[in-house]
Amino acid sequence: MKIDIRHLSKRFGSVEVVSSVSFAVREGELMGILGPSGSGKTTVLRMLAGLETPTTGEIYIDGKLVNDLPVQQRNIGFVFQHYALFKHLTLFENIAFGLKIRKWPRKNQAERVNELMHLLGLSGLDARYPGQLSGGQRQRVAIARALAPRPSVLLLDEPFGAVDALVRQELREWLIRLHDELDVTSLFVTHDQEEAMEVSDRILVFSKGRLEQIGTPAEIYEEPATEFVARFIGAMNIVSGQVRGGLIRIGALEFPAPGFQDGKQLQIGFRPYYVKVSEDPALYRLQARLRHIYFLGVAYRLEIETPEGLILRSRLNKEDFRRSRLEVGKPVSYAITQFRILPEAGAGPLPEAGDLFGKVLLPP
Ligand SMILES: Nc1ncnc2c1ncn2[C@@H]1O[C@H](COP(=O)(O)OP(=O)(O)OP(=O)(O)O)[C@@H](O)[C@H]1O
Repeated sequence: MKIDIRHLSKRFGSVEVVSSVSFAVREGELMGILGPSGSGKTTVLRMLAGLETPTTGEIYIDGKLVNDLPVQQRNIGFVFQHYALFKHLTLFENIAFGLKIRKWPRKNQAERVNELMHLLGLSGLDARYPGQLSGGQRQRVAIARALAPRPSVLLLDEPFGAVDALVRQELREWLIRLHDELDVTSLFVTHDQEEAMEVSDRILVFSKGRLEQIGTPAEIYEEPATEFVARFIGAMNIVSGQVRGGLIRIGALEFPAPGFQDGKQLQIGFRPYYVKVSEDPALYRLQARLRHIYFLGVAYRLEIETPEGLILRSRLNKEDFRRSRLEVGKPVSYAITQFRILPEAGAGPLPEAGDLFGKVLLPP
């Protein structure tokens, strides 16, 4: 089922925690909802489920306005981080719970539960009680229970928040596999950007009750629409300067900013892997000093200090690092190969972002 959210707002007393949010979820899509704590993610999900009444706005599920439809009639399954299983019921009974309430014939109940147990790798555990299951298994039972009555939409609110990193990774993979198999339209709340990137077809990024950006993980990462998104998703160097004659100059750094008026203060963002660093002071035009080398496991992060007083981060893969002779405290040369001019904070995504904020290649 597809979902259409139009100008959805929610006020608690005088505080607006969701502000005129509009977005659409495609049929069968796995949509991540990402944002810091308190940004309104859960409230959006609760309004969708019918657990909270919107102050303004409309919610359409498959073209039908559901604002006034009670929870039970929305055919939505949900899994919450602390949505505990029924302790006194076995795994089988837990998954069958919603089917029993809906008075499915016993035979159909058993078939559906067995199907889900198989799908979620729980076969053979049907007689276990929640206390006899691992954290990861419990979360899988919660997902199976939500899916049992064949909901048209699945909502997951930080479903893996309470398990350790290894189990969390395993559950992400289960979720992706399950979603591929069942194709149920799903919304998945997390505050973990890596998790959102890995799991989602597209991501909604929230900040302070506002929708900052909607896009695929690659779009959000490569083309952040706002300064907030740029800072929130992955590591980003951000510098600020004033436009003079279509150019922003910060000491020896120059960023073309065509089309902007003189005097305009702009923020420039560039990812660490667009900062090339060499121990050869003559290789690149710009000079700096290497302050730190951090080993990240899969790569190295370098921190350089420029004569302008900027601290910039660079990312280097292991092979390139091993081939280099980079040493902390020594002078280096560097180049910024790509950057983006970031829309101002609070301005929201700019409609002309595609034209003006395209990638610009700087000569080394
Ligand atoms: N029933 C309520 N009454 C008053 N304020 C509420 C209520 N529910 C949520 N809020 C407030 O609304 C804001 C948004 O909360 P929400 O739970 O939607 O954020 P979130 O992004 O899901 O955060 P988290 O990641 O911490 O769960 C918070 O400031 C919260 O305190």
